[in-house]
Amino acid sequence: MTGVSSALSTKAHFVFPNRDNVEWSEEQEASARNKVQENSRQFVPQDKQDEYELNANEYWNDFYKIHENGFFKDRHWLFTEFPELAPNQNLSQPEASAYKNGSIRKPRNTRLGSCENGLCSLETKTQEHHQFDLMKDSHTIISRLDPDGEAILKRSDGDFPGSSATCRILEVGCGAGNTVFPILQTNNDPGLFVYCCDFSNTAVDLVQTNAEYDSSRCFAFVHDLCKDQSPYPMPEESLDIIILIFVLSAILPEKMQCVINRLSRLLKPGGMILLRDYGRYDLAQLRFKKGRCLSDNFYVRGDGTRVYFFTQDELGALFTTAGLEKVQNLVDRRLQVNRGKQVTMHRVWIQCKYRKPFPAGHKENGHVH
Ligand SMILES: C[S@@+](CC[C@H](N)C(=O)[O-])C[C@H]1O[C@@H](n2cnc3c(N)ncnc32)[C@H](O)[C@@H]1O
Repeated sequence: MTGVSSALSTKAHFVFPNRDNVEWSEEQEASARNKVQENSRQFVPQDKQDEYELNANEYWNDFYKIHENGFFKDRHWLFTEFPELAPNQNLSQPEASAYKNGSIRKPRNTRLGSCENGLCSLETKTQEHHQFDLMKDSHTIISRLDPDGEAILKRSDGDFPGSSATCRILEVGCGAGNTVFPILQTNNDPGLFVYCCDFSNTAVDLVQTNAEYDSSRCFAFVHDLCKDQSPYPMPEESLDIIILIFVLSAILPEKMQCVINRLSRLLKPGGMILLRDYGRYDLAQLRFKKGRCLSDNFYVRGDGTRVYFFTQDELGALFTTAGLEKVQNLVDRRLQVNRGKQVTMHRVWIQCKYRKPFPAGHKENGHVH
């Protein structure tokens, strides 16, 4: 697991300099390019590559059987980088916990969907009415497993898990829930409903059996992003936010465009995809040894899981081809210092926010799009 661990674990003894991008010198860039040329000299044989693709979910199942939810825990950056995930964090900490444990009730007739950035639709409902709708949602859904272990979701239009919510967030490739649970804890919008999926049924089990899993606010399901026919439990144009955190990089590059096209259809006009993923020449890419490369900038780790290293332009092209507009596309180059071992590590991550445009002629707050 060295690939994954070196890529994502950020233990306490790493000291993070401030967030400002670390400039790379030309020499450093050239040295990184040389390392990549060197480790990409020899590709993994095609029959072995086919096997990694065919059994991709099994490799991730094995990963979660070993690590359970011990990996990918550090989410200190989640709400600073993506304030859209909890735009209504306006309660003080003691108030927020009191609200969470039920000792404070929100006033009746609350104006729901308080997302300030306009992502969430506004609707007025009583708290009780809303709770009733959410309870109804969690009971009307019928799900069982098909032979591949994917949930078969029965729904009719207007009746799907979270159908009465005013703000819907989907995390794809959710793993053990290390993004979903912080969102549920931090975002106190009573109109919020969070979906999350992964093609590893071991990961989805970890989410569903977590003590914090609350089926009136959350729906976790098994789903392979690369299977075109695999259903989503919500209709098109129903989501406010879709989150992809270190997941697109795990997918065969040829399949990425279809995945993004399909996800973009699930977004409401004005809804956004938020992505954070590995950037070209990240330390994890430079550390691969010869013989692990599958195709340009795509590698297989020792445990059979795969990883791609993106440029900003590649991600921009994927999103704009799917009809989305850029809100943010930045490269985050960081220097991590392990003082104990006196090692410096250059990390490269890319962060994107792409929005689905409103149809031409659509009026919002008096402005015509
Ligand atoms: C590096 S992990 C990141 C997990 C999680 N997003 C996080 O940051 O904690 C990549 C995740 O993507 C999932 N994944 C990879 N390919 C997938 C696919 N085709 N469909 C659904 N999930 C996939 C894996 O099972 C794994 O949980």
